[in-house]
Amino acid sequence: MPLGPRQLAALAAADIARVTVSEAPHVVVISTGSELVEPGLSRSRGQIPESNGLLLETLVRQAGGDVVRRVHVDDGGSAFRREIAAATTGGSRADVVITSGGVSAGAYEVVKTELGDALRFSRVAMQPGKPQAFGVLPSGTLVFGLPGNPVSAAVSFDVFVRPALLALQGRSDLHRPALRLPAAESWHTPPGRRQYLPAVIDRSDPARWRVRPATPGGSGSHLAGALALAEAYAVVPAETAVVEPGDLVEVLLLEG
Ligand SMILES: Nc1nc2c(c(=O)[nH]1)N[C@H]1C(S)=C(S)[C@@H](COP(=O)(O)OP(=O)(O)OC[C@H]3O[C@@H](n4cnc5c(N)ncnc54)[C@H](O)[C@@H]3O)O[C@H]1N2
Ligand code: MOO
Repeated sequence: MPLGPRQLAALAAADIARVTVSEAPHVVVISTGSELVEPGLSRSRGQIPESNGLLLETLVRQAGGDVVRRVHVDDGGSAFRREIAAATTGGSRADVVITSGGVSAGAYEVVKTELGDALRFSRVAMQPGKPQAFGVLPSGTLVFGLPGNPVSAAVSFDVFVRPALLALQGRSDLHRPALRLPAAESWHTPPGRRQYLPAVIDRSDPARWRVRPATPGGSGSHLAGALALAEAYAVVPAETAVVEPGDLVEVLLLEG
């Protein structure tokens, strides 16, 4: 259990001045993609602001991890290799490396090219977050290769990385708090894949909260704006094709 204000006060009230705590896992976040530019810097055609690094750093911190390095690298391979070497050797060895992008089937897939033999690349029946990579390097470092689309990276973090970071800290409550709420409106879901839809909770009737998509017009995995509005993910089973108003939907509550 994390020690928040109530737990610390209870310890103090019981006259306990010293407690043993688990060490925060050391995490390196590597965003991949030659098209990425730090936010605020000038861009040319085909370049986009780098947002996954900030997303993942903040999510790691919320999950109790310590981000010891956050960097973005191009698709060329040498910078990526250098970062992996630094994260897996010497005193700065990381417990966990999280990469984003470069795991699918495009022309430039630096994670796949460089760590193809060390990681397992899978297609998971979820949307977003289909292409995933995971493996343990000889140093013992866990590597999570998340897809590059911003919503895909955020959802993949929650499904695969967050429970691992919590388990590394000895936590047993590995999952987000979940509710079942009726849908406030209808939406379509991807066939054959479990949907994680950025969602908001409609509290207009305090006795009957309802869930609705955070943004109208579907669940594009590139829609970073939907993430900003979301306070939850609505989770819809792969077998469901359409959610109808009133259907009970599983809702994972997000923080911050
Ligand atoms: N032939 C196939 N192509 C794709 C498939 C497939 O199954 N077969 N799956 C698609 C799906 S689904 C996803 S998700 C993406 C994921 O691919 P990658 O992990 O290789 O991601 P990238 O191509 O590197 O990036 C996708 C998209 O996201 C933007 N991006 C990447 N990193 C960042 C960042 N740090 N900040 C902001 N935006 C980022 C990137 O520019 C691309 O637009 O693959 C599909 N293709
Ligand atoms: O799985 Mo991708 O993450 O649908 O966009």
